[in-house]
Amino acid sequence: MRLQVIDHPLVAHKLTALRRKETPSPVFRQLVEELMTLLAYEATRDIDVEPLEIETPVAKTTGTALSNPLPIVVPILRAGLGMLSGMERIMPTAEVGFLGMKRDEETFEAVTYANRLPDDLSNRQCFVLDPMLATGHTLIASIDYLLERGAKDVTAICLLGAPEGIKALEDHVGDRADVTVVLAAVDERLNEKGYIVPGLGDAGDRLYGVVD
Ligand SMILES: O=P(O)(O)OC[C@H]1O[C@H](OP(=O)(O)OP(=O)(O)O)[C@H](O)[C@@H]1O
Ligand SMILES: O=c1cc[nH]c(=O)[nH]1
Ligand SMILES: [Mg+2]
Repeated sequence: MRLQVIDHPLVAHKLTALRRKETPSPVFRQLVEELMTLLAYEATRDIDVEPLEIETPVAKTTGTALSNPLPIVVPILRAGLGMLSGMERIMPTAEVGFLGMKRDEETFEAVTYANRLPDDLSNRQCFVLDPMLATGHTLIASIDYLLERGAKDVTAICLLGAPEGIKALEDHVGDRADVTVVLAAVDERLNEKGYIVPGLGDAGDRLYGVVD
């Protein structure tokens, strides 16, 4: 597994505003979108491209185009949905599939309640969007799901990670080169409720309000 923590002053600045408990939902959503745009730029460095012959108004030349099949972006509902617009902004032609996953707050196991993805992901590069990597159960389940369906590689883009979750993911994935995790920051630890410390609270609730 490859791990990339984005060291950029704008990322750190926006993340600090995101963490503040007084930041209201509309601002929180805007910051998630902005952060996602910055992370997506780095996370798509190894995207597959191919040469494309084109004509400018002046001459013929060889340009570059995204390869087919196009990448597929997979936001993990709910909180990952807040990251989708930032990704679409820089890669508008990518396809989008959805996984709905809810963490059981007693056992911390990930429960899948929705799936709108192609069964066959052969040769597809997949980008999983989920702001929080806490115990890692959600990301492990979603990455396994995509690789089992033939994904060529999976890049998970997260805002915050806990060392415990990153280790769990590393232990699970091992030295396979087809899984990359891109993060804006690695925090201190998980608390007894499985929340990232200092973290930003429940990302889904802060984006969309509290539901039971
Ligand atoms: O690493 P883990 O311990 O699995 O935790 C991370 C997951 O928890 C949160 O989802 P949540 O279950 O709160 O659902 P929500 O997005 O609908 O709020 C978060 O958005 C991740 O998907
Ligand atoms: O801190 C955390 C941990 C899991 N999910 C969240 O939304 N926040
Ligand atoms: Mg939540």
